Amino acid sequence: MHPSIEDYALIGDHQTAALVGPDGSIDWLCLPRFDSAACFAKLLGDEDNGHWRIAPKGPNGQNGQNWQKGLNGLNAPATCTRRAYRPDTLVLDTEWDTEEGSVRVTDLMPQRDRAPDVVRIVEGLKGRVTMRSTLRLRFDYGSVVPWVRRSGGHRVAVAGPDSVWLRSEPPVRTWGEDFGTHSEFTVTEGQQVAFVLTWHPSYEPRPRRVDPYEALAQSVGDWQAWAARCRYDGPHRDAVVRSLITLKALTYAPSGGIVAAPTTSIPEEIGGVRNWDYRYCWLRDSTLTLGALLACGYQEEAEAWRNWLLRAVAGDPADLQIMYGLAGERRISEYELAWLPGFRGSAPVRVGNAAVQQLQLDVYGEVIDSLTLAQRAGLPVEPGMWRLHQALMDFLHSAWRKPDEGLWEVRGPRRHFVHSKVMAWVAADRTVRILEENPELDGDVDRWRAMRDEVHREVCERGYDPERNTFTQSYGSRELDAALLLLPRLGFLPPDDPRVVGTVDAVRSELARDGFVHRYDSDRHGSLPHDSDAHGSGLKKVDGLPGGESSFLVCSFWLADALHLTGRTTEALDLFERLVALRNDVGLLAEEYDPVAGHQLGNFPQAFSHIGLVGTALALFDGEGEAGVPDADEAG
Ligand SMILES: OC[C@H]1O[C@H](O[C@H]2O[C@H](CO)[C@@H](O)[C@H](O)[C@H]2O)[C@H](O)[C@@H](O)[C@@H]1O
Repeated sequence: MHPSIEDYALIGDHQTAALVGPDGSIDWLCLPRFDSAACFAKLLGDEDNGHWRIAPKGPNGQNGQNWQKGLNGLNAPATCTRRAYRPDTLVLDTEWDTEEGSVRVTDLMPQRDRAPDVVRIVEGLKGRVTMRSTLRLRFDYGSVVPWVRRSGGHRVAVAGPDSVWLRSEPPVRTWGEDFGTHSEFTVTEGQQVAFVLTWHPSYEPRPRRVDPYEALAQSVGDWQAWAARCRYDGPHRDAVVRSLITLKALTYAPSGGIVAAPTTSIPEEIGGVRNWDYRYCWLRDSTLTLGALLACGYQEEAEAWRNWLLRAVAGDPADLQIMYGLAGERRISEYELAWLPGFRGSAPVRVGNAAVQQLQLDVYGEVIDSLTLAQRAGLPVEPGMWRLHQALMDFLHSAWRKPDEGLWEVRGPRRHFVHSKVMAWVAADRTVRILEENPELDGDVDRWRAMRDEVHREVCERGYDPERNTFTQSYGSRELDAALLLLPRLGFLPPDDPRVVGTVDAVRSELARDGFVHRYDSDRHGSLPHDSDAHGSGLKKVDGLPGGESSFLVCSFWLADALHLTGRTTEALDLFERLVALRNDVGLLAEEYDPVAGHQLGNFPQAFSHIGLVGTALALFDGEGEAGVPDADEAG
């Protein structure tokens, strides 16, 4: 049976996260941080790359469940009977009905004191069920088998810098076999057995023990209190809250940075090479997250992220990176893990991301837009913020005419991407507005007005195809780009401008099928404009990569927004409903969706997709539109 990425549920502790399968197996976990090496990497390989399964032993399954042979040769039910998060939490309940009875496994990662813990509480619901726990720790992305020993009734696994303790309450007998740690026990109705797995540096003393039952109560209480703060009260509130919880879970609490997703190398195409590491903080994804959090009343998180940003980008704006490590680290070199076959054989598995070195001019507009948004939302002004704003603008003033890699981070040749230029316009436009609203600020408003007008003029002349009445992906090209759907929302032109309506229609007809939007045409060998950097490179494809990809979920949300803004609200509502229905059984979205195969693809869960869901819900039902967007009649 091949897993689909949407088979998984997420648990996390605001510093890292794990993916739990419907068979009760944790198949992905990086410790101690999102970007650390995984100790469970079955997701990108097999059981021998590390996992931890707790499930009924079987083979007495019912309800038509399949029973699978694991590495240990034992049969166990392939999937649970049902599973769900406890309402408004990240605490997962997975339940099985078997011929012996019913049982629940509750999974969570408690808010961290010092060390990360995974808590798994087994509870008998009916009858007497025999359970099996199989733990295979494989440090360094599934490659290192640790030494495991007993210590005072616990199991301790050590390899190099990593050490993991496993204990249970009440203690259950464990034994070692096949380079794994196993236990078997029975639970009757109301009986509980809790396992706690704790990581710590092998050279440090063993950390304080957590009480699994207290941790459960605390976790449920904390998440529910957090969710109750959401000020959105419209249709699909549950979906919006689930997306916000997911965004919160992707936030690295010690610094306030937000990862794009907790996984690496979940393919954009099964069997393909478009496999990237998303366990870093993209300025683009994060600035959009900030907007979603602010709009829903989460000022604290927005402020933490804004402060992360100020620290990360401090220094020369010419050195601004498009992404950083969790704490603002700058070096994210990309390499491949040859020993992992990849998700359903999709190799290579990559760690790090070479896009870190790209020039993506849109990020300046996104950062400046979000700083403006934060200021308007009343976030405290930090010293140096305006200086940073000015420095970013000075750099952009000298750089906006350059070709770049654009928001899709294409690995093909640089181009004059229209979206990047529009975001340069956003940067200038927001700067002019701030100076107009705050005359006490130091700045040459005429300079930024002139830049704003020049960019606008150039985009309308060189990025617009009058024959087809559409803006194009890059100057002089005939390709389209889903990012153009943002035009009405950014205020570049009024939403009822015929060029905007024409662009929305052209993107819908060329890049979307049934509302599922592709970022661009990854199959097409597009024409190269004369002033791209590509001449002589031999590359003709826009993204320079073999294979293709599926529809990109955030772009479908952008289509819904654009339809709404251009007066087609009924169609927007219909599309939004269909997108909400794509979420998996626990409300999560990956980066992409393949409407033909009917499954999700790409890293999971992805912040971008959940930001899209929140943004569109607010635009459609909250009456406030997208925060930070100027009124259409103000756009210049
Ligand atoms: O497909 C090409 C690129 O895909 C990744 O980038 C995408 O994810 C980023 C994080 O969510 C997002 O900011 C970007 O807009 C997306 O295109 C990958 O990180 C790149 O390395 C890759 O070239």
